[in-house]
Amino acid sequence: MLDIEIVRKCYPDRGGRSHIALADLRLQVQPGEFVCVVGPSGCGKSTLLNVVGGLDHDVSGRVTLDGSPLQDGIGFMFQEPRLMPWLTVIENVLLVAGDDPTAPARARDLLQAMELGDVLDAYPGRLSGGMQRRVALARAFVIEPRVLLMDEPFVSLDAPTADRLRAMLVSLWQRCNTSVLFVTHDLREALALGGRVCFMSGAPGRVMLEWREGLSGPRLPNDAAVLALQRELLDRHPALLAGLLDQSGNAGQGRAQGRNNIEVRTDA
Ligand SMILES: Nc1ncnc2c1ncn2[C@@H]1O[C@H](COP(=O)(O)OP(=O)(O)OP(=O)(O)O)[C@@H](O)[C@H]1O
Repeated sequence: MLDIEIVRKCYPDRGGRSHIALADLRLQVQPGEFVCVVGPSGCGKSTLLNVVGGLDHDVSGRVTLDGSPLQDGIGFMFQEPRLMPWLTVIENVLLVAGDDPTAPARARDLLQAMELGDVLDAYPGRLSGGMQRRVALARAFVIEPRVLLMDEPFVSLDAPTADRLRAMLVSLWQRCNTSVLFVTHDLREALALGGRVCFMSGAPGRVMLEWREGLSGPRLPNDAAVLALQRELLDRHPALLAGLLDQSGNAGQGRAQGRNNIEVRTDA
């Protein structure tokens, strides 16, 4: 089990005083569980992933996997695909695999599954945005991660491309039994993908609500069951709705972006 206990994570701010980004944050993720994290802009979601992934050690707290410090076996996918322009598609995927002799065959299989078999030797500059994200997805899975950290990986893609990538992610996740921590601003995406959705408070960020009554399996965000689930969540936690929408917002308006920037889409 992935066990995250962050007592405090501070950043120095410009005036020399420290800004408390995270405080008293506790979160556990079971093996193979898909957990989504939703929260206002600036509440510390990226900071949380950086701490969990070991990119930021300047923190009071601990992150363990099955009781030992989490050190390797961590896959990442960020908002930007972060591909090296001077490396080919397959070289980009293999970049994270070290000298594992089984990685090249796995990279090829993953890229075939991502429908990128024809562009293994192409450079990222030749690829569309959606193709670049598929390369990033293959790179995240090539090490067969025990923990996969995803920071709004499908943001700013058109809806069909994002849906296709979500379906590919779900299929890889089901094959690998990886524990996923997936940050998103989009409530419907969170409910569609996550077996559990954790809502973070404003700064300093902590988990203030866990919604465990997810669907029987992942769906696409436009699925009617997701819309019904969102309605149920907002009916049962009206205070959450008040936080999600701005003062003039209305859950019936189709698409609302609250003052804290969580996106609640209620259109079909
Ligand atoms: N390197 C840094 N130095 C100083 N402050 C930082 C640094 N990184 C983040 N912060 C601050 O910490 C807080 C949390 O930032 P973080 O990026 O983790 O939030 P977030 O929830 O991911 O935001 P968003 O949803 O807008 O991406 C913010 O107030 C941010 O300004």
